[in-house]
Amino acid sequence: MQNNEQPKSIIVIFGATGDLAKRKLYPSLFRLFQKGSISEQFAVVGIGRREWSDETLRSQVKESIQTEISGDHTNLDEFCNQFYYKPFNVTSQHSYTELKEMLHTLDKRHQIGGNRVFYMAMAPEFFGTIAQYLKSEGVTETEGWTRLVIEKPFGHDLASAKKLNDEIREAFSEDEIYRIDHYLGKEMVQNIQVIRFANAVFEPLWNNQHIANIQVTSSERLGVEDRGGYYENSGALRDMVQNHMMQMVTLLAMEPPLRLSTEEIRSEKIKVLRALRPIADQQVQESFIRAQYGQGVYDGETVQGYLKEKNVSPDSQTETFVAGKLLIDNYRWAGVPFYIRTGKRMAAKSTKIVIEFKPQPHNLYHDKIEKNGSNLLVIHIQPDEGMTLMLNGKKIGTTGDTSSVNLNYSQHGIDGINTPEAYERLLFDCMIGDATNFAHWDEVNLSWAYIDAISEAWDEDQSNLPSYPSGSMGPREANELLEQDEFHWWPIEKM
Ligand SMILES: NC(=O)C1=CN([C@@H]2O[C@H](COP(=O)(O)OP(=O)(O)OC[C@H]3O[C@@H](n4cnc5c(N)ncnc54)[C@H](OP(=O)(O)O)[C@@H]3O)[C@@H](O)[C@H]2O)C=CC1
Ligand SMILES: O=C1O[C@H](COP(=O)(O)O)[C@@H](O)[C@H](O)[C@H]1O
Repeated sequence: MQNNEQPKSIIVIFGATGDLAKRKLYPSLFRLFQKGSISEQFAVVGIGRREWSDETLRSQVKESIQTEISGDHTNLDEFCNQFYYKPFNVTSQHSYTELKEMLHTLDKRHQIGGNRVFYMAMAPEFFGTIAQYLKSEGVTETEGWTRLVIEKPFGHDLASAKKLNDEIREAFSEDEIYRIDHYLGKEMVQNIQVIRFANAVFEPLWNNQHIANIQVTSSERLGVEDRGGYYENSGALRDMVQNHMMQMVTLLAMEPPLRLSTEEIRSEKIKVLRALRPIADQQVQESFIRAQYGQGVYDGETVQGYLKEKNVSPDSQTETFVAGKLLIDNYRWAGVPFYIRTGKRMAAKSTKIVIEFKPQPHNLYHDKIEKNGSNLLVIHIQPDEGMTLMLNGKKIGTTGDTSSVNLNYSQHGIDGINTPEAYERLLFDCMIGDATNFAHWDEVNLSWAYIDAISEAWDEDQSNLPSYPSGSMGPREANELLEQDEFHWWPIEKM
């Protein structure tokens, strides 16, 4: 399907009464509807155990849109009237027969042509069961296409991810499965490929001859909030590194694909993951740092440490911060460290990528250049979107000194409009059958294999986690990780 066609589909949301549906899915669907990106021939069927009616769901959807989207709410009632609710426990097999009938009726009423998206916005332990009943009870038998959207986390480790994958593959083929990584829906994450492959100035420099190191930081100000139960089992390594951070690294490191097709792009990303240097047990401590936030001060207010959070064990060893050094053993990247860093309760909410270029072999201005005068390309993923190229120029005046010159591009400044939300873009991609910005099983598999080596080494290590004050950029050990290579983290909160 071309991007200018309006896809039509029934979207079945398992977990329609939950937080994700309310905060992300309903507002995203409404934006697509308002822009005319999706056809008016659509229906949403919400599923949860709560005894809601169609009317209750509709009023909840309306409320969530009024809360999440400011401005124009034209056609909101018309949109909400295409929502239906079916209460049932997803483990109850017979309910799927009723669901099948319901979808059949709605399909006819809205003339949808049998297309169906099944969106799993629920805890992952249900994904396999739902997929199997959808198949065994014939809900997937339609004259149109069927697609399964799976939320994270996709497993807890490689073994559980494989088990889950086997279960869903019994009911859906790989090309019907859309594994969400919402970072792949972010405007500037998608821009990485364009920056690299559509600019003559960057690609020739994009290798170990010219790049000293790459730093990817995704920091949050928020703590664990009310997700302590989930987070205790996950930690920052599984929550952020296994998926979002690894995806950004693969996009930065991949070879140019033969063409911009889903298969070619995924194939190049997979090669990066295959080239990651495995970390032996004893090297984990040298290459990966974990830590937990302690008490700290934000804007004059004291916030509590992780151990005092709701649903967190008082002697928890769960990491809320990870910094790591990844090496990619291929011709392009041999010797170039990719440093990653992510954590909760840090100084700023910011996702940035810094590409630090090597100094010239002989710099005529070496004694005039400002301290830290390295050439940097900064890709601002969020909250600001854009890029900055940091160069050196002549300081105005007669001294002949140099000063740092920043060439800035801000997406918001140029377009004057908000870029689409990640979920909005990903829902649309799924409806047009474009799986490029979803994770293929091979990516998930390789990424877990890499992460498992780290988590296993950590499980065996009985020493106490370092702590970092809330509101800081992490523990001292994360700085030492770079200092041992004679680098330092660029201060992203000021860029
Ligand atoms: N919230 C977020 O920001 C994000 C969430 N995710 C992922 O999305 C998924 C959903 O998260 P979230 O919305 O926060 O979770 P919530 O706990 O808010 O919602 C869970 C949903 O599952 C339903 N549910 C639970 N058990 C059953 C059952 N046996 N039968 C039918 N329905 C059931 C609940 O409905 P009811 O109570 O009515 O039964 C509810 O709608 C998870 O996989 C999470 O990891 C991923 C990224 C961000
Ligand atoms: O997937 C997740 O991402 C969010 C951070 O997402 P962002 O788009 O706000 O950067 C993180 O808070 C959450 O713990 C994790 O599950």
